[in-house]
Amino acid sequence: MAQARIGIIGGSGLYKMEALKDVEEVQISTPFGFPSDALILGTLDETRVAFLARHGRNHTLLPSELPFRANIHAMKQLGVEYLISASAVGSLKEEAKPLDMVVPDQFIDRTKNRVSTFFGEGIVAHIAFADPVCNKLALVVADAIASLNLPDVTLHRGGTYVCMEGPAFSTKAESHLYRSWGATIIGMTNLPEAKLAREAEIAYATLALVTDYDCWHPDHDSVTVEMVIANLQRNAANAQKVIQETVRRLSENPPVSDAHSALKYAILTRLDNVPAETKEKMELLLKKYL
Ligand SMILES: CSC[C@H]1O[C@H](OP(=O)(O)O)[C@H](O)[C@@H]1O
Ligand SMILES: Nc1ncnc2[nH]cnc12
Repeated sequence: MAQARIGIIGGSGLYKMEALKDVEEVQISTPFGFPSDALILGTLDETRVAFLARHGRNHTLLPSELPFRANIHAMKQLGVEYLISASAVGSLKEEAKPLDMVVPDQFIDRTKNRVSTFFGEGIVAHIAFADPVCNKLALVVADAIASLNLPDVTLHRGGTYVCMEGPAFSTKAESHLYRSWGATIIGMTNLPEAKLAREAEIAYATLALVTDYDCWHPDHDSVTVEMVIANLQRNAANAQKVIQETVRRLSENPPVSDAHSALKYAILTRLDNVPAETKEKMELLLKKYL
């Protein structure tokens, strides 16, 4: 199968990477079902990357319907070691204004309905998740943003992403509650992805594109899909530039990430006690340890 060391998951408004050359579309099947869409392999400058539209290229999947395990497994099958998630988010802080970019370093889980582990069915593992994004990859993303000096875009290094279930946006009471927790941004997708990427020993970081002030701000209208898409269209080109620069930096200088050995001390079950079917399903993730 074709290979790419760097993967990109594009969220709302980012369904395609315009700059990709020599594009190849691959349909991938996984032991956890099919990904959200075909994966698109292509070259950015000299580097092969794999792109996936998180909600499908026609945006047909709700956050709660996303096949998170299949998406991450498909990236792993392609040999992805670094995964960049580009995502639309609401801002929970005055200083993070629409069109700004945030590279968060923490998450709060408010999802209710997601499967966010590959483990179970006879094999138990508990990954370390105190630092839920790869700080080395996040630094490359943030430095790439800073180096571009994008007009009207302020970079926020670090911050907490609240991952809510959706699909309805938050109530005002919820939005104020998350603000009182000190959270920076809110979205519906990145936490399960970050957990599964860690279990798959893939370094993961988020490029969060602020599209709105959610519904807490007295001087701004409450978030609507129209607002999110309008702002994303305004800075989708910037997001693509950031991804391109990140890929350039990563291919010149790929960091060694703790994520790449996340399972080393995480698996509790002795592997000779794991049922054969489970072992087969988990082969790609476990083969280093079998
Ligand atoms: C279109 S607004 C809500 C939608 O946008 C974000 O998607 P993504 O994270 O894939 O960019 C948010 O998480 C919701 O899924
Ligand atoms: N305010 C918001 N809440 C949840 N997800 C979002 N995605 C973009 N804006 C959002």
